[in-house]
Amino acid sequence: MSTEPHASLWPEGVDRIIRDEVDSTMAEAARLAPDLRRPTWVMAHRQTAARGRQGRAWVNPEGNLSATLLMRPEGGPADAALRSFMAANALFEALALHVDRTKLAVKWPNDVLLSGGKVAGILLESMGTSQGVEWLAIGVGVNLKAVPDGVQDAAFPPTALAEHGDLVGPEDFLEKLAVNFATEEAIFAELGFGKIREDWLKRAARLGEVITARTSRAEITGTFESIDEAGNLILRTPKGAEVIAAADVYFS
Ligand SMILES: O=C(O)CCCC[C@@H]1SC[C@@H]2NC(=O)N[C@@H]21
Repeated sequence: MSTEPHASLWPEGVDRIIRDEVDSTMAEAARLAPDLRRPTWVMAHRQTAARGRQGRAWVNPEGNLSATLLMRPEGGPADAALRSFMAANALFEALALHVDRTKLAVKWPNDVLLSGGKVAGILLESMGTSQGVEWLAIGVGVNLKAVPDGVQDAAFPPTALAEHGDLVGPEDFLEKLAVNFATEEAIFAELGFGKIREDWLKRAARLGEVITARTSRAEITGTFESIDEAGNLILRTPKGAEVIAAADVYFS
């Protein structure tokens, strides 16, 4: 855990915009997109209509981090989607500066767990065609200070960093996250998804154990074997390997 004051480490070539209040940093990033040429983190102290995955609402009390990175990635939608694993790796390492890292884990497809509770979620939205991505928005919500009220996910109840480690302000945390995400981008550019995947798997909750994936059509239980080069979940079942592109995951 770090308490030392540090010089600004903000990554070169990346911008940041901090608002007091917006509806959602995803919506704000989309509105700003036509005017943004460089990767830009859009952070807000308050969101009035924050969104989570699968159309769920997201509640972020003030003091938690609400931010979206707007970028123009090279490559197609499949490469863009891999950024959720890069964001998870970057979040894991930023959190590990403030809490015992053995309590942290990433959960497929894009959550970070702390002592088994959800401490951070990631939401990807993009604009473009099947050929190319015009822009990608990577939204992150991190329970730095407080747990949101009224969240109905009994499997992974929300938890906050401050309950287990340091109390960190959203601006400070964003800086560490931005640095870590820039490092993930450099790794991706130099070594490809293989290294990102390897790092993510080292941090994955329940790797090698039996888990359940609930898709829109079925519930599949099997041994969590890996993720593939496209980021799909691989479960080993008595019928063979199941390759799962989208699901909610539950632990037994
Ligand atoms: O469902 C999830 O786990 C993803 C949650 C993502 C929430 C963040 S908070 C910042 C950004 N703005 C939003 O409206 N949503 C994302």
